[in-house]
Amino acid sequence: MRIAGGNTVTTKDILDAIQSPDSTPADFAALPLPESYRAITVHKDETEMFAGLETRDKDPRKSIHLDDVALPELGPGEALVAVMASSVNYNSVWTSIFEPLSTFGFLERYGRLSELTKRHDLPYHIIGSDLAGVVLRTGPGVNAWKPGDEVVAHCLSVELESSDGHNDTMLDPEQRIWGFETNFGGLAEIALVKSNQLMPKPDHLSWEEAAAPGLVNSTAYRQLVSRNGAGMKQGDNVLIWGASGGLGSYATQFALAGGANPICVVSSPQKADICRAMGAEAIIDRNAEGYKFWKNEHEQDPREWKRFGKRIRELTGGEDVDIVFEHPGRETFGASVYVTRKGGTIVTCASTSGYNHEYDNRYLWMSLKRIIGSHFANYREAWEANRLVAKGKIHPTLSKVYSLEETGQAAYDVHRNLHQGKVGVLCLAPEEGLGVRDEEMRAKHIDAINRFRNI
Ligand SMILES: C/C=C/C(=O)SCCNC(=O)CCNC(=O)[C@H](O)C(C)(C)COP(=O)(O)OP(=O)(O)OC[C@H]1O[C@@H](n2cnc3c(N)ncnc32)[C@H](O)[C@@H]1OP(=O)(O)O
Ligand SMILES: NC(=O)C1=CN([C@@H]2O[C@H](COP(=O)(O)OP(=O)(O)OC[C@H]3O[C@@H](n4cnc5c(N)ncnc54)[C@H](OP(=O)(O)O)[C@@H]3O)[C@@H](O)[C@H]2O)C=CC1
Repeated sequence: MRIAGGNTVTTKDILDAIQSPDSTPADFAALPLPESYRAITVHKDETEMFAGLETRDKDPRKSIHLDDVALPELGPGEALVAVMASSVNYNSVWTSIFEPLSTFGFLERYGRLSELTKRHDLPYHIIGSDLAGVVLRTGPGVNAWKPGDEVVAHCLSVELESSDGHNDTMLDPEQRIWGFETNFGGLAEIALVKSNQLMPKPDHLSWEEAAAPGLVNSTAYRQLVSRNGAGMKQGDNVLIWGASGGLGSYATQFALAGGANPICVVSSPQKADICRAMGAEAIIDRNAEGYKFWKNEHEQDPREWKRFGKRIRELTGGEDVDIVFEHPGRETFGASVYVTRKGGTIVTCASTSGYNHEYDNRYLWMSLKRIIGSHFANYREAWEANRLVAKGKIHPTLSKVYSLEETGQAAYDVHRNLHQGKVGVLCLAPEEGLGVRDEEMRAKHIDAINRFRNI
């Protein structure tokens, strides 16, 4: 595509429009779009590249590519968004190591749904499930958003043609995670989303700060706060695994903001310090205290569950936990079920260390405990979680920011647990710190916003 004067349109022209304080919605609407853009991809012909390797040896730096890709056609109810910044989520790590399965199977299945969804079934997968940026175009039927709107996007993609999803959109049979089970994700200069993924960008945050909470903040909100999850209340003791990680850094904030008592599990003194800085008092360094819940690959050690439970009682003044915020999975699940109080809840959204969990069911049924499965969040839950960020009640936990070219390294850091909180990626934004519209509010919260930076 060419602009007046015969120059080829590039994403640089889009960036100039975003950075000009004079740009109007009409300017954005009139801005020609480029035919291609830069995006982080994995390739279908490389899905076997790590065959035979242990999970930890599968290196995202080898499978993640930065490619020029064609701009997708815009369909009804959709928006094309100029992505200023994105963030790395663990689902992109899973995609990049092709575990537990290749995400190309998801794209093929989605491609079979309709003429329009065929676009998603490509030999490359543009990954990424977070973004902060500016709406460039909206498709037919979109009235709530317009070109020029500064937005973040949550990652729930639904069709809602079945009645099943109309009480809770997470229950739609065609529910997918954008940028994981769909193509055209957020680790790119331009992304394609459904307009019902859009939410207002918090004014007091930079692009990369605004892009950090999305997926994990919404997930932690449903898992811990929402009635669809554990329905946490004031005074609850909440055991939070990985309390300074992606999900955990938001779960800890929700527990503190909601008047609950987080018991934060981490694996280093540095991470313990971050939890203390957030306001938590009860902290367990699982590494220093050397818990070994599994004697060997097949057998757990209930004495270790008990030692862990005693430590929790020491920290709570003798109480057991009302809620366990679970995601490590196989390695911790037996302990999580054991330490939950009578009538308490284990709420799980993942299985990072293995999805075949084992626990002693006597401790579940005899003590009337409940295990709840939780996955991402519906639009309303994501909106409520984003609103708390916009109001300065919950803060981004961004520790480090990489360029789009360095996304492989960013994913490697998360895969090898070398990071804290969230890792950001600059897409169109040429540098950090841009996009702040409310300096006064930012100044009020600046210490909290920077709490995870450069540690
Ligand atoms: C927001 C961020 C989130 C995260 O980070 S989450 C972490 C990353 N995500 C993951 O690790 C999950 C990755 N996904 C998977 O591993 C798989 O995705 C699932 C195990 C979740 C599902 O497996 P599958 O094989 O895709 O689906 P099936 O539902 O087992 O369907 C296969 C066939 O089995 C049929 N089937 C399903 N349930 C039943 C039943 N109860 N009785 C009989 N058949 C059943 C289906 O219909 C279908 O059939 P047909 O192949 O012909 O279409
Ligand atoms: N279903 C859903 O909607 C969602 C699922 N997820 C999934 O949740 C998982 C975690 O995601 P996220 O929080 O972003 O990842 P992070 O890697 O940012 O944080 C996870 C933390 O968990 C802790 N951890 C990891 N392995 C173990 C283990 N074996 N035992 C105890 N603690 C462990 C680590 O903290 P430390 O070392 O300090 O203990 C780590 O920092 C991933 O599998 C992801 O795919 C994520 C978001 C949404």
